[in-house]
Formats: sequence, C-alpha cells, structure tokens
Amino acid sequence: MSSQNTSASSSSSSPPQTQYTAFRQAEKHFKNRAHKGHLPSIRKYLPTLVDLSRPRSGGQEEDPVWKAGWWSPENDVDPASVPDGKKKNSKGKEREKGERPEIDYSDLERIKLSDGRKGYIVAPGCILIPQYLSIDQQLELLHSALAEYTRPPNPLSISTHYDLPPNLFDLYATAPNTLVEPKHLHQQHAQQQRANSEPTTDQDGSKAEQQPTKARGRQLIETEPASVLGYEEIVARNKTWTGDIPSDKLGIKTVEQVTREMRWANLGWVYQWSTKSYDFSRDKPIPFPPQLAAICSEVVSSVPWGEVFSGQSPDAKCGWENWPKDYAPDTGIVNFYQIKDTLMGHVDRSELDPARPLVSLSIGHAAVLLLGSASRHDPPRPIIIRSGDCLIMSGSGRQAYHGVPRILEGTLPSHFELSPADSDSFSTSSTVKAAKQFIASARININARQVFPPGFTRPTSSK
Ligand SMILES: O=C(O)CCC(=O)C(=O)O
Ligand SMILES: [Fe+2]
Repeated sequence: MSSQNTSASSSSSSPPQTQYTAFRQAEKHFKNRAHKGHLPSIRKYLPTLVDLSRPRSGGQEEDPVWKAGWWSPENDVDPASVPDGKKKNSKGKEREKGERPEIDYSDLERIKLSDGRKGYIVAPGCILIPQYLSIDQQLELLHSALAEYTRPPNPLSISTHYDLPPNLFDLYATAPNTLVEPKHLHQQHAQQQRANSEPTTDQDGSKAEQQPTKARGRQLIETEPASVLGYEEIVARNKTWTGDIPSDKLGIKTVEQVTREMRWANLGWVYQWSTKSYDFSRDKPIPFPPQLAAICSEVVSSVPWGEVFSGQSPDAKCGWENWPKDYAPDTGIVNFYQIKDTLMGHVDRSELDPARPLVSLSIGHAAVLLLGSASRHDPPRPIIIRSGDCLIMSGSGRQAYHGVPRILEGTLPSHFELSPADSDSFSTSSTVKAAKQFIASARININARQVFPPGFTRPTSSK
C-alpha cells in the first residue's frame, strides 16, 4: 500500500535521470503521458517482460494489449527526441499494432497447482497464476467490489472527506446525480488543516499527491516493518492518532463524481494510511467477505510451497508448511484505478507476520505492474497483469518493491462489455449494469492479507 496518484510525472522540476533509482526510472518510463500519441515502449523492456495471460495469436479473442497498439514500433521512439511539430497523434486513425514479439520465459520456474493450474515464480516467493479467476468469478467480484465492499462499515478513501450515503453504489446505478456534501461544511479543523497542507515527498524527491486536496491519494511516510515494531509498540504509537482530517478544499459533488474519485475500500482490519499501521484499538476486525476469503485460502492451499521455496535458505523458515491449513485473510484493500491513476512503488509491511501470503486479484483493464526486490536500486520486472490473474507475494517476496505505473487503455476484455441484452433486460439488476459501466474505464485490484499469524494472542491491556 502506498501513495496512489493521478498526476503524470513532471520533467521540469525533477532531478536529473541519474539520481533516480532503477525502480523509479522504470516507473517514470511507464507513467509518462507527456507526449500524446507515444505510448511508452513495452518492447524496450522485452528481456524481462512477463505477459503470461495474453491470448494466443490467431485465437478467438484478440490480444487487447496488442490491439490497443502497445507493441507499435512508433512507441520505441524516445518521445523527448521528437520535435514538437512532428509529434504523431494517433487520434482518429487506427494505431499501428506492430508485431507481437515472442517472449522468452526460460528463466521463469513453473509450478503445478494441486488443481492442475500452472503458476510461474516471477520473483522469489512471488507466484503469478495467469487467468486464475473464471469469467463468472471476475464478473461476480466486479459486482461485489463495487456494490458490497463499498458499504459501511468498510472505510473508503472518500469517506474521510464526504458525508457518504450508505448505499453509494445503488445510487451510482439509479440516481447518479444525487448530491454529496463534503464533511468540512460541518466540521471545523482549521489548525490541523493548515498543518496538513504541507506537501509530502517520496524518497526520490517526486511529490506524492496530497491526500486532503483531492481526497484520493495516499500519504507516504516510511515506517519500520510491523514485524520489527511488534504489536505493543504499534498500539502505543497509535494512541495519539485522532483520525484523518477532512479536506477543506472540496465542494459539493454528485454520487457519480465521488464514486469515480474513490481510490480504495478497506476490508477487515482497518488500515490507517497516515500512520501506515492497522487500528488495533478495535476488539475484532470488520468481518472479511467469506467468498473472497474462500478464493484466497483455496489458491494458497493449492500451491506446492515446498517447490516455491526449495533452495532458498532464508525462506525455508518462513512458515510455509502451515499456510495450506491455516491461511485465513483478515484484512484487504480494494484498489479502484481510473485509466490515468498509478500506484507508486512501495512495500507492504504492516502485517505482523512478514512472510504470510498476500493474494492479489485483478479485474478489468490490464496494467503494468513493476515487481522489484527489497531494494529500489534493482531494476524491477514489468508484468502485464490482466483481468483474472492472481499474484501471490510471500516469504521474502513480501519485502519486494512493487507498483502500478500504468493502466493500459483499450484492454478491457469483452466479457465486461455491456451487451444489448444487458441494457434491454429487466432481469439484469441496475448495479450489475452500473458495475460494467464503471469498469469500462477502470481497473480493480483486490488484495487480501493476514495481519495476525494464527495463535497470536493480543495482550488485552494494550488495546
Ligand atoms: O493494483 C495492484 O495490482 C497492486 C496493489 C498493491 O500493491 C497494494 O494495494 O498494496
Ligand atoms: Fe502493494
């Protein structure tokens, strides 16, 4: 979890390229939207690129990434070297598709799950299972993510700032012009707001979006891993935390606008973005959705963990022997990305067990996911992550930097398209139709984790 923002990187005030870490360089490459008509070249990253779910050439479903022009040779041009007047604009004409290169996966170790599916070890402890979710599961999760997981008491990125109706997504479907008031109209926090208006900066010096202003980003602060701090220290530190402060810069909006601004929904144990830790002052977590827990536990129990960690001495002791029996997610984040949104490189280290699997499911548009190592100085591997893919991060892979610098426009699989049958049919519910409308310009990522290792007893005195 890290700072998610919507701004394209600026070049004028940024430090020279050499000061950037390898992770940041890749991030900037894929984020760049400064040159219209030039998508960043995916081919430039071909030697390490992973795109395991792409439909076979000549198959029934055309590869949407290819169809959208991401392989086009024109994208290999360094946009900075094209004089302004000569910039090509692909608007109005079909993009040149280029040739789909073959990708060499010989360095990826393949594993067989107990249900017969294939998984690929894309980094130590990190397994990509292409097309793990069936089309029906993708459609069901799309609907649950929007219509169920956004309901109270689950916190949403926008709930700090707006007085939200409890049935937000029903209204999005049936009365999208319903007005929503910002909280600051009722609450006075003038002093804290002034303090909060200082911009935050990430390690490379680029600005992380200010959370209060746009009610969407996440503030970045570096903290020690929860497994190092320990439960009692986290509880002690959080005693002074009084909650996030509503922005004073927001006006009245419609339900449709705030829903499109929503960046995340929190499941289970509540994560505090500003302290980068879970709120352990509650007796128990908000109940985690059982169907989602079942999907995540099932995939974890079907992985041959012994093979995944064979030959990795530090990971040999990470406790993987127990996961098939006792993995039970108790927290999760649902990320909602509009096409221009990005998620900055980060490590998820707020769970008390630093090695237990994080299960990450993708729905809707494809994206470029950068997966690095525990150091930002190692070049990350770009992975085209597509709807239905499942990525599991575990063992030392939980310390790996990762981020989503680009959502790939034009890559929505056809099963999400609103069909004439959907539009005419009274039996298709309004929220099912609205979910398809939402995903037409979005990607959803649902990731599940387990904060407490099984058998952990919370000291009652320190809650
Ligand atoms: O969107 C994704 O695939 C990754 C999300 C993620 O890394 C996070 O929420 O921590
Ligand atoms: Fe993450």
